[in-house]
Amino acid sequence: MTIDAAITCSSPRVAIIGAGNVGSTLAQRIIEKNLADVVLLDVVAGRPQGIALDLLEARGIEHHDRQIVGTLDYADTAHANIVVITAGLPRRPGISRDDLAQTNAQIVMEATQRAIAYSPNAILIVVTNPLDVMTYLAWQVSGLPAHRVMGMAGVLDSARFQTFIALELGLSITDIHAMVLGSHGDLMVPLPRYTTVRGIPISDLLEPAVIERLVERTRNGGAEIVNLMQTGGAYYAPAASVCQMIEAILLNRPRLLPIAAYLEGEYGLQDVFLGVPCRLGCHGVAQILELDLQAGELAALQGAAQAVREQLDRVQAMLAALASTRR
Ligand SMILES: NC(=O)C1=CN([C@@H]2O[C@H](COP(=O)(O)OP(=O)(O)OC[C@H]3O[C@@H](n4cnc5c(N)ncnc54)[C@H](O)[C@@H]3O)[C@@H](O)[C@H]2O)C=CC1
Ligand SMILES: O=C([O-])CC(=O)C(=O)O
Repeated sequence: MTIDAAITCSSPRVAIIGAGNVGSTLAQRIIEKNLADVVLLDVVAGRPQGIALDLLEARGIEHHDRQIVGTLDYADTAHANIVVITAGLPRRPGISRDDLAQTNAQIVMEATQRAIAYSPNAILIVVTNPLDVMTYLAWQVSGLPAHRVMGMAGVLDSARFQTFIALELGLSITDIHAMVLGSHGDLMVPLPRYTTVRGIPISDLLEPAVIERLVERTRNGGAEIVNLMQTGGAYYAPAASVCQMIEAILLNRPRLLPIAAYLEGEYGLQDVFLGVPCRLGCHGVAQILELDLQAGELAALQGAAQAVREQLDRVQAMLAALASTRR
């Protein structure tokens, strides 16, 4: 029996908008794990094409079967199952994530609109900072249902917390599970009560002052790397974090992960994207889990939501002012 070679089999497809450090590292992880074909898009001519060719040539060593294309043209991203937005400025020492809002809002909104126009059935994952505000704006312009739009931050922040705990205890990371909620910034909400070592709460193993030190290091995890690198931020752990979310979606491997998701009354919060524990599977965010938070934890989550909402209002006012001067 012969099969007509003209009949093509299609693989899942991930479009990554922004072929910078996070975008290109994510592309490498996705194809080398054989998860999906990747289209990498950027505005800098030659960059996405060069990275794609370089990654393609590594197939001779890595022996995966995934395709990767670099492009400047959104039409090439069509029919993606997942669109990841990493386009935008990273911060440098002395700059907060919030300082990036004005510039990145315009980049993220345009990139989302153009990518989703070619992939209206995609799940959208936002990475660009300030994360919670950018995810809201991307959701608004995408026109997608909220369960198909999410921001990556909690997976990264939890991974950092786990790393610092493992280092402190001299244990393998395999045994450590952490939960970090809230916004991706100074108001993130690490939850030591839900952080365990093989089911043992860390409060049984570490002094409160040590836990507080590790919580603080987690809160400043991004800035610690920005200050070391000087010219940009972290990208290996961020790319690994997005890849974990992509695996849950594409392999339909439902995971319980902290994700910036759209809240409609959960935790007493409305109309905001914020890091909360979610069931993530092939259709996107299938469920938001409402943990039985203590008063202080809930107040911290609500404070984070308030700050995100205020920043969103400021960015939207700025966008409206810009639009009126252009008229
Ligand atoms: N949510 C999170 O946990 C994390 C968020 N980030 C954020 O992700 C973003 C990207 O970070 P990096 O990759 O390190 O920065 P980078 O500077 O290496 O890459 C950004 C890329 O976006 C491209 N770009 C700019 N405008 C564009 C547009 N209109 N359309 C398409 N591409 C465009 C640039 O040419 C550049 O290649 C930053 O905002 C950073 O703060 C980074 C790490 C973790
Ligand atoms: O700190 C930054 O600017 C990048 C980021 O969000 C992180 O690494 O957590």
